[in-house]
Amino acid sequence: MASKSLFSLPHETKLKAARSPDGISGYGLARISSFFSKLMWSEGFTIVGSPLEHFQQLWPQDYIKLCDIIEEYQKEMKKLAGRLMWLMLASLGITKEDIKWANPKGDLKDNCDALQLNYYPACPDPDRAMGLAAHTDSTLLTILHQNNTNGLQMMKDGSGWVTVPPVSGGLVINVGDLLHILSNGLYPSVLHRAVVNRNQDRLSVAYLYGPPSSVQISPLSKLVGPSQPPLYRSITWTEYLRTKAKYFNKALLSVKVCAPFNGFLDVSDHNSVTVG
Ligand SMILES: O=C(O)CCC(=O)C(=O)O
Ligand SMILES: [Fe+2]
Repeated sequence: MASKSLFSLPHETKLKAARSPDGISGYGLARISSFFSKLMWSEGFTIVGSPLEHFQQLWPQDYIKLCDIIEEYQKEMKKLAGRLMWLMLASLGITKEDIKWANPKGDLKDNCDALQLNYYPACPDPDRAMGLAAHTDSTLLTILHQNNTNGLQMMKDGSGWVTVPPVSGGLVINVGDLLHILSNGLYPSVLHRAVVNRNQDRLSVAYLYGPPSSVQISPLSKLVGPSQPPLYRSITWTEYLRTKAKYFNKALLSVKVCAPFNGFLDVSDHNSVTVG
């Protein structure tokens, strides 16, 4: 699909759609790469809203067709993510009336989302490189499509890193940090990473589903009580992304109520992150 044609373009062409230093959308390193001193073995392309402007740079002739594919994909993923989120919340006894920032049909009013295309070229020395370093997503949910190449791994309690093999026609659903907060930890966000492969290129497409950027996200009142105190303070998605940019994998801990005050934050090597 569009992703494969995009990453196979010559490097100079891809740079025409480079993410600007303070921008969110466009071609560049993985979003989380700024947290690490070593480069990761991957390329990324982030799409927030319409990809039109960037695609026009990449494919002056064909961009409309490719934009349509992306926009259709985003639309379908948004519907799917909404359905999945409500099903997951329903299993905890939460209804649409319990969430003020949803309308009665269950759509999230003005919710924010993004599409992250990832490309991991075959790597001659895969044991010495990482495609995407371990992280949790800052979303409510992430819907991930991977091509037919292994690479995604998740951290499983007691088992360590476990490969999540691609299933033809299947999608992987990751719980993100905001659903973790909303569910007061009942749906824990998943630590995951992408390793690289000696022989095959790998592609993945992550649909990042978030709430409206300025609503306060906090543990749902139905899920807290005298025996289950709220574990997290309320925070907007925008604030959480800023927190993530500062504390990265300790961001969730930093919004925990009664988090220990000393020693858990290491702010030495972080600068900025945008989505995901
Ligand atoms: O490539 C993968 O399988 C993981 C991608 C991912 O975790 C992300 O884009 O946040
Ligand atoms: Fe991720």
